[in-house]
Amino acid sequence: MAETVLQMKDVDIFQNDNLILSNINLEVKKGEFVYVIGKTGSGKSSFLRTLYGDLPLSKGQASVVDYSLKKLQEKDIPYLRRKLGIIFQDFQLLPDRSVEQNLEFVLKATGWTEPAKMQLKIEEVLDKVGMKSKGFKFPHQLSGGEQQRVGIARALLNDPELILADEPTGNLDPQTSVEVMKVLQEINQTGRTIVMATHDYALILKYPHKTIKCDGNKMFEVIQKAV
Ligand SMILES: Nc1ncnc2c1ncn2[C@@H]1O[C@H](COP(=O)(O)OP(=O)(O)OP(=O)(O)O)[C@@H](O)[C@H]1O
Repeated sequence: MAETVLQMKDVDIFQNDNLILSNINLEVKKGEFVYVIGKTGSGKSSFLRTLYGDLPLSKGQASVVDYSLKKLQEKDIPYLRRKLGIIFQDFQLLPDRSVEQNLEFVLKATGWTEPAKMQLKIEEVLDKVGMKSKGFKFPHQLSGGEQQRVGIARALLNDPELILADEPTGNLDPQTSVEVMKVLQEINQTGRTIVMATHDYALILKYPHKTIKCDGNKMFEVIQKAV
């Protein structure tokens, strides 16, 4: 039986004192690709932020890659994040350094020390996203789609058990979105688990996967209609 990567039982998510999502019960198994959909403000980002320890869990039980979010302490957060790959809508690359230096920065910050091993890892992840020849470029020299490929490469650096993507195609045109989505599909096909918040219904129809909707403070699975 596939192992569980994420589990929530009776979880409530708050922003300050406001209840954003209540009574969440869900399980994601290794290798799944799961969409989280819902209107602006419905709680998608709050949900993902809870998973990477950016919003504290105040009610319910949740485990993410073997960490209990209820018991999570400040000192545990960097270790939790090493097991996660996080991809943002706005890429969040450091503008003052090249692609390779962006990746090296993350490796060093997560405990890597040997230059040869770092170089190999950087080449490996850039190759996975089709950016091997562009490691010397600076973020402003790349298109949005290329920047997001680097964002995905960065998320892969520490062989994450779970990839969390918050609107990864939100700043991209439809064609580039499909190209970035293809990269995420390939990564999923190699066995990695991905939870992706999105507004992009065209992508969901093109690449159908389990879909969980945030609506009216609830999260529930929706069955996609065949096209
Ligand atoms: N830092 C914050 N402090 C207080 N309330 C917040 C904060 N961030 C978000 N909220 C509120 O929490 C609710 C959920 O926001 P969230 O960003 O999770 O939604 P979302 O579904 O990701 O929206 P979008 O699609 O626009 O990114 C919204 O009502 C928002 O106003």
